[in-house]
Amino acid sequence: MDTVIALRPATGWRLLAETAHRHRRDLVRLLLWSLLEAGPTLVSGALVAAALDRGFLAGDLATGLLLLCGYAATVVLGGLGARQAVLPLAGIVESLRYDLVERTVRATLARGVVPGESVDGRSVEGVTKHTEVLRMLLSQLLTVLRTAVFSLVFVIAGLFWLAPPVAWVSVAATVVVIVVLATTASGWQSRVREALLAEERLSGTASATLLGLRDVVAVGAAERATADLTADIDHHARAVNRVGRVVAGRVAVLALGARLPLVALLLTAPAAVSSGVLTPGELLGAATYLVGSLDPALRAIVRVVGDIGLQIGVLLARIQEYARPPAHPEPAPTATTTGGRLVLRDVEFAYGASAEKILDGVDLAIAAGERLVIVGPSGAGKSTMANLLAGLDRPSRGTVTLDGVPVADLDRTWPHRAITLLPQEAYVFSGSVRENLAYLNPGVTDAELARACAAVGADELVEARGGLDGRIDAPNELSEGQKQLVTLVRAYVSPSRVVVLDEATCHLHPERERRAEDAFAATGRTVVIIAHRMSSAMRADRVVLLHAGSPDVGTHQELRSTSPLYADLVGYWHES
Ligand SMILES: Nc1ncnc2c1ncn2[C@@H]1O[C@H](COP(=O)(O)OP(=O)(O)OP(=O)(O)O)[C@@H](O)[C@H]1O
Repeated sequence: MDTVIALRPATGWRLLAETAHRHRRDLVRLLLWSLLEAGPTLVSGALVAAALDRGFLAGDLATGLLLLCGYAATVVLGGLGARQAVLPLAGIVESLRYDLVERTVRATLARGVVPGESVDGRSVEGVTKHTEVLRMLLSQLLTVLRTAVFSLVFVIAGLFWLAPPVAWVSVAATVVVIVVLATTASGWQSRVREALLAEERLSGTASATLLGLRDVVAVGAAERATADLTADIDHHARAVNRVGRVVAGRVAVLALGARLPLVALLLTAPAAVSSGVLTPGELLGAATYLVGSLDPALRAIVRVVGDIGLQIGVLLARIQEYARPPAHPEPAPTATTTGGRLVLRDVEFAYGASAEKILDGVDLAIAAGERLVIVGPSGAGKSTMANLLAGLDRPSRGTVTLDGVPVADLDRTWPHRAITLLPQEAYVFSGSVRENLAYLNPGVTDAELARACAAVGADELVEARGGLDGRIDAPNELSEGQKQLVTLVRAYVSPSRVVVLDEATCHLHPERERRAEDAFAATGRTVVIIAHRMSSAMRADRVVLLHAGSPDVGTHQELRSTSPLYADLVGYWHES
């Protein structure tokens, strides 16, 4: 994945716009309460000016105090507005978080079933991390921006009413600040993007190093691992420094722009007051607007739009990439068959056009009802073959068919699913025992489930969990072997005529493994087993020994006498 190209903030904002559209009412409520919240800004300078000119300087203390009390009352109302704005704000932000995580999980799952799409756990892990940061930033954006924008508009309106020349200077300074910061935004944005990518790279290297620490120590690769980490730390530090330099420049422009109107007001104050252009009250009122509202509002807008807004854009684009649907979504396959004869004809497979071939010209016919075991050295292509047999990957040349139908065209939905692949990593979800066991055949009866559990050897486990109605609320409390038993029952009661077990019993005791394999074979289905132990091969009708891209096929005894590699594998297994 080319992450740099994938980071397009403009497209990321579309996600936000869609959520905002669905929460139009919350947005309107938020705006109305924000209006009340920013109300004190509109009247602050005018009431201070009136209190001074018509009250304290005119010798009317009561009027002066009354006007100041009026101002205090608007501040209380503003507080009420701020309080009421929290609920619609939380609704929008929480809903966005839910949307983003849901989209990513769905898209990751959708990509996972399309041959040729690459999916890794980083999608969901990444989106969870980014979404949390995004939620925080978005709350800040909406909290600060709405009051800051209203404050800015109200301050300028108040200044035009009280002291038009000061208002014009303020408008000019605001425009200059906004233009300068907007024109430097794209540079700032790419620096933030680089820093984010550098952080991801560093965290990837750090976790890979920590996870493989035993191996690093064992093979004496500490120097190499340290060098890799140091390079990524330096890269990250440089990226963060570049962000810091741009931030410093932007802060300087902001400080100058926000203070310019006040400096102009103070410099011209003696002349303006003595010539009668401004009364003392108007001078103090204008200063109140500038110091109390214009400066903070401009700072807030720049911080929120310039910094938080751009960070949000980058994060949204990043999340959008994770939530990317498959590039070429496949129409759901619909072909069906009830037989079990699998045929590989001249099958070639490589992970990528220029990658080494994993399988090269493989011909193999697996009879319906046969128990076939695939063995071979690590990396020989056993799991690749399992994926091809189950239609999860497609051969780059040749065909894989079930009863003459290409396996990738077979309907994968219940009750038509013809092939079930069980990988080594068993997936058990939170729910009842029954829901877990019946996942591939929701119509299965309790009696059929009980028979399946007894056949596969999962009856003790089900009993220990409180029977079929028992709960599995924390799947990770189950041992790996228990999880495998759950998925074995699931496959056993599925309607599939072909079951591919890709080391799906590796965590079971050898005796339990035998029981499970025998149970599947006794159903008359075609059973393909990627063997974890050579004992599986000894029970098979035929064995496929995969090595160097091509298979040797025969019974256990035949391969033992004809293939030195197979004899070696059996020998090692007996010794271990
Ligand atoms: N998604 C992938 N992208 C690129 N290469 C891959 C991918 N999956 C597997 N490979 C490579 O293809 C080769 C065959 O892998 P495969 O998992 O099929 O072997 P295996 O015989 O099942 O190995 P093991 O017994 O160790 O599980 C290996 O060299 C592996 O690194």
